Amino acid sequence: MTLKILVRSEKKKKQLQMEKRGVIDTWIDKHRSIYTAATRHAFVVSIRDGSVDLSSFRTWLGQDYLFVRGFVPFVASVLIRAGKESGESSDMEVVLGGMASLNGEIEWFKTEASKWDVDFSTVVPQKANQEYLRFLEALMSNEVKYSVMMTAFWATEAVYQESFAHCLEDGNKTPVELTGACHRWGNDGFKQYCSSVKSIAERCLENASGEALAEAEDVLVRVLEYEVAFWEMSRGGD
Ligand SMILES: Cc1ncc(CN)c(N)n1
Repeated sequence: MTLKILVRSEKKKKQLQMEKRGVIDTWIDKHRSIYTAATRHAFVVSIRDGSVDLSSFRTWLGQDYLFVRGFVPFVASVLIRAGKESGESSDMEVVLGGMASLNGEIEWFKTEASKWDVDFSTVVPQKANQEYLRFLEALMSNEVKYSVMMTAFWATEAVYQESFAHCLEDGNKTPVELTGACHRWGNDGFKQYCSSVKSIAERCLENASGEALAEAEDVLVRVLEYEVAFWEMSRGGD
């Protein structure tokens, strides 16, 4: 192949990749500052640079355990909608995979609790946690469009994936006792799962009305705001 043809085919490849960018990436660009606030929060950065305050980690652990228990019904409702509305059996399989991993997640939290001496039976959900779960509960309504629900679901999972993957990237000083948490959400399998959820959301949004698009964008921003508030709890905010 001549150099000219090679350059042209590389250009074409790049063009195709750019064309594949969906509306979610456009929204992330538009709302970059809140996206960065959610995925590079000081708590996460402190895990990565090793300066994390372990009482903050304990607070996060207790609050996230309660969150995950509340998140299960939300994922279950996404699963029901995937079965009813998607018309694509793979949607259901992707969500079912996420649901199944939540089982392991709850067990992981329990093991961590005994490691960190956290008694979940005494942990009280803080305001940010309650508000986030109330928001997700509202999204379980049949009135909420499948595309909107799927966008929220993706954003919730993606924030954890991006945050914890950051703690494992080159140059990290993540304390070895916290790498389990980072691998849980920062591993390649979870990244792949998030990418599958994103593709589902993108496919739904391609055919969505203007109204649904506006709702999905709003829900995406709100999830990011709730995630920031959630991280803030670890620093003692309520
Ligand atoms: C607050 C929060 N957001 C997302 C995740 C990932 N399921 C989580 N465990 N907690």
